[in-house]
Amino acid sequence: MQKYEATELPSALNKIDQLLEGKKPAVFLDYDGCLSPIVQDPNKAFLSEAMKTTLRQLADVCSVAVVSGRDRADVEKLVGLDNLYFAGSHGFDITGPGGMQTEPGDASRALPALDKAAETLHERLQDVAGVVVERKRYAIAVHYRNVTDNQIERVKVTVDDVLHEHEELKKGLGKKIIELKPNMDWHKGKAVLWLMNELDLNKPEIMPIYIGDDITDEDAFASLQEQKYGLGILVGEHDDKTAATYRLEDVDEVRQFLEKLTQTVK
Ligand SMILES: O=P(O)(O)OC[C@H]1O[C@H](O[C@H]2O[C@H](CO)[C@@H](O)[C@H](O)[C@H]2O)[C@H](O)[C@@H](O)[C@@H]1O
Repeated sequence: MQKYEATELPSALNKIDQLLEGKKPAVFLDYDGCLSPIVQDPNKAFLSEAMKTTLRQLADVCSVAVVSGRDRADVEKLVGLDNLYFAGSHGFDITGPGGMQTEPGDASRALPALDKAAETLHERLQDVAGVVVERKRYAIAVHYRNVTDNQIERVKVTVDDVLHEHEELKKGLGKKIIELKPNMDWHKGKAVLWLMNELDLNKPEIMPIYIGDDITDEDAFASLQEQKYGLGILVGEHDDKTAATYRLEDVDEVRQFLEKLTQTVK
């Protein structure tokens, strides 16, 4: 697995023809930090009208999926388009046009542990100002973006304690969040490969493109790198090296890239 410093990656913005190699794209997109800018309040991460229009037009010419850490129903509502596929809870919960609805990671066994852990976290963190415990169907995000510095360690220790009480769950990290997820061998990368197989996109004439900004998107970049074709594009940067091979600066560059991609495919 090749890993790179984000700042050393070339920009994908003006290289679309070269990157596509004459193939048709299949586009997989993260939500927060990719389609919508990172904001203080996770409930206010709205999609701009411009991005929505761009996504609608792209989905008219190729397969488009949003692969998010958010609850699937939540991200589906935020995007508000019915011609896209949605993989929520980091890929455990998938829907799509034509009534597709499936949970390929088999995470339902973790539901009792998730229910109990969410209840415990609410109890133990209720007096920490600014903390948000966000329950998704197959994950819990504990947000500490708005917690004062001297309370962050307490949040982290509490999450670790709760994790130790549930061997069915494992830890995940993101931008100012700690997540509790089903302790199973399933992630965004596996969801992307599952969708490609299901949508019959494993073909030489298809170029899968995954765009994301966070640590959890690394599983998808790595999956594309391992299967030796496809393109990983990192938006901005995170705290680690990346398995993506190109970069875009921010949400606005993502929109420009997707717009250009639509024009190229038309
Ligand atoms: O995989 P994603 O679609 O990128 O989802 C990752 C997490 O995104 C959300 O949290 C992040 O965005 C918030 C709004 O900008 C921000 O306040 C927070 O600090 C970020 O971590 C979402 O709330 C989580 O459930 C997702 O796991």
